[in-house]
Amino acid sequence: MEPPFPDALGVEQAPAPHPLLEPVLGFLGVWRGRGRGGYPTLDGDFAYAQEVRFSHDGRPFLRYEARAWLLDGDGAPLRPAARESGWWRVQPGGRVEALVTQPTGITEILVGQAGEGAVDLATHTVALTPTAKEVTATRRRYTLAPDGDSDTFTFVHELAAVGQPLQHHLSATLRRAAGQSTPPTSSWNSSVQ
Ligand code: HEM
Repeated sequence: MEPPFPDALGVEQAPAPHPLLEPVLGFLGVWRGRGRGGYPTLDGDFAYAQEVRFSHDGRPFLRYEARAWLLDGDGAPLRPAARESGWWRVQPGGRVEALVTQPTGITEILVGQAGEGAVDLATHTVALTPTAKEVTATRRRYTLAPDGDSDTFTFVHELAAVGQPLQHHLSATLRRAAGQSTPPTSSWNSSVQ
């Protein structure tokens, strides 16, 4: 049975977005792209692809879901990587309170600001399961492309973990997916930019 109050992936879909969502409306939808990452504790850098989805149900928060997979040197999928899901609670003035959970045993609460085509979030609290890697802080910046290109955003992620200070872990460029999302398959892995 379809839920009676479905999520909307765009401003043109019902329900109408809550007015408080105005500073984050540009991020609604399904996004796909590629990025690169690394960390001093890792052997080398890695390439990855990612799908990110932001939706809403008419209330003043976004539902957020992201899944990534590693790519080999030819851009072919290697194995599943990070997944996370959560909520961006948008407050008056574009303040954002985010809750993000990962299957690696890490849950973050981040706070920050949305406005002028960007969202900048930094850790407020991290909760770890008993076997999770030690993560003390992250910073995440989502920036819609300037010059009116509403179909591209860049993402930069800094990480303080396993005894290392806050520093670059990931950066990516994602583009708005045409139409509704489908589960990632090798057919579009090879064509994602
Ligand atoms: C697109 C998203 C991400 C990708 C593709 C990614 C990729 C990776 C890779 C490839 C590794 C090396 C270990 C392994 O092969 O699994 C790693 C390690 C790690 N990542 Fe990420 N990651 C992502 C997001 C995150 C996020 C959001 C966090 C924390 C909030 C995080 C925290 C860590 C930590 C703590 C390690 C372990 C470092 C170590 O033990 O030396 N990652 N990541």
